[in-house]
Amino acid sequence: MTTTPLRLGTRRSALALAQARYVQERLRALGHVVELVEITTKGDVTTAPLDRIGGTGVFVAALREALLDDRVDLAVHSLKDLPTAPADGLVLAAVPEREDPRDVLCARDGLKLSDLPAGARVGTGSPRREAQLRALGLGIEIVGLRGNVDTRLSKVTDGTLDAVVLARAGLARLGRLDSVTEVLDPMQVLPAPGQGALGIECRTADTALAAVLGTLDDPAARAAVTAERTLLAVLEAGCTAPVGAYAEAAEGDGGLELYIRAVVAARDGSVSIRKSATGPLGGAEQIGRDLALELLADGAGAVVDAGGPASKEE
Ligand SMILES: NCc1[nH]cc(CCC(=O)O)c1CC(=O)O
Repeated sequence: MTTTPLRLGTRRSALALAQARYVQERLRALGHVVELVEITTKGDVTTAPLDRIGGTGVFVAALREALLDDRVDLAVHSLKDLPTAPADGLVLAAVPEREDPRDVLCARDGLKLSDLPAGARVGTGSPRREAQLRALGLGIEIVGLRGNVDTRLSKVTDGTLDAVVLARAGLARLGRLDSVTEVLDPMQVLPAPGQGALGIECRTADTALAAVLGTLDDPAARAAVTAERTLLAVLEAGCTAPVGAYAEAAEGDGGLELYIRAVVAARDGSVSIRKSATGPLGGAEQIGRDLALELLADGAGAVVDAGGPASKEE
């Protein structure tokens, strides 16, 4: 139980606020007083393509500054937007239970991916989604897209686009699952590493708070995202092409096991390399690292990405 209110830093988008309120409620249930502190980030005030303004890191940097300046005590991030490099002075204190990490199609007239006519306009700003959609060879047109979830969905309802691809988790948190026309099979489209999971950060020196936040940690979600993020970190050093990864905990012969699938794909869809692995839940880092090295051994490093080094942006 804490006496002074905990200051929870959040972006002010509807999705960020929903995620912050979820963590606020979880902490309140444990008897803590939590107030939300809204932080504006560069990514919230511009609609320029992310790779021109410094990548998804812009969403995170302002929250981290607020933590390090002691303006907030904890920050809630979408884990897929959190850079893989550890931040000095900060600790990832909790990864709470994860939402379904898969991508979804939100199309006009209830259409599924296989119903889309040739030339259909499908919106996404994510090179990972673009690469995997192109690799399917559907003859659809990929149209760049940014902005918050509502803005993206409105492009379908106003007829500008035939469909958009989004994270199911974001729609679930916003109560917008009714817009989903198909949950994309990870056999076709693997989500971003960390997608659907939240990361709660605090100052490393705040050991008492880190221990409180640690009670929100979900070991299966933590292991899954650790494997996915380790894989991404190794690939970031070895290749520039977009990366998808999805690890799931499942009961195996020797207890809980992690099953991870990953893809490295050229943005134009000309090449995609997929691999999977299983291993013990406790060996998440090694599983991720080994799978990344296997992908590199299979030529992932040579997959050319037209988008350049910032291409892993979601
Ligand atoms: N790229 C922005 C972003 N960051 C996290 C989510 C969704 C929620 C999540 O994955 O946890 C989204 C929107 C989207 O990709 O549809």
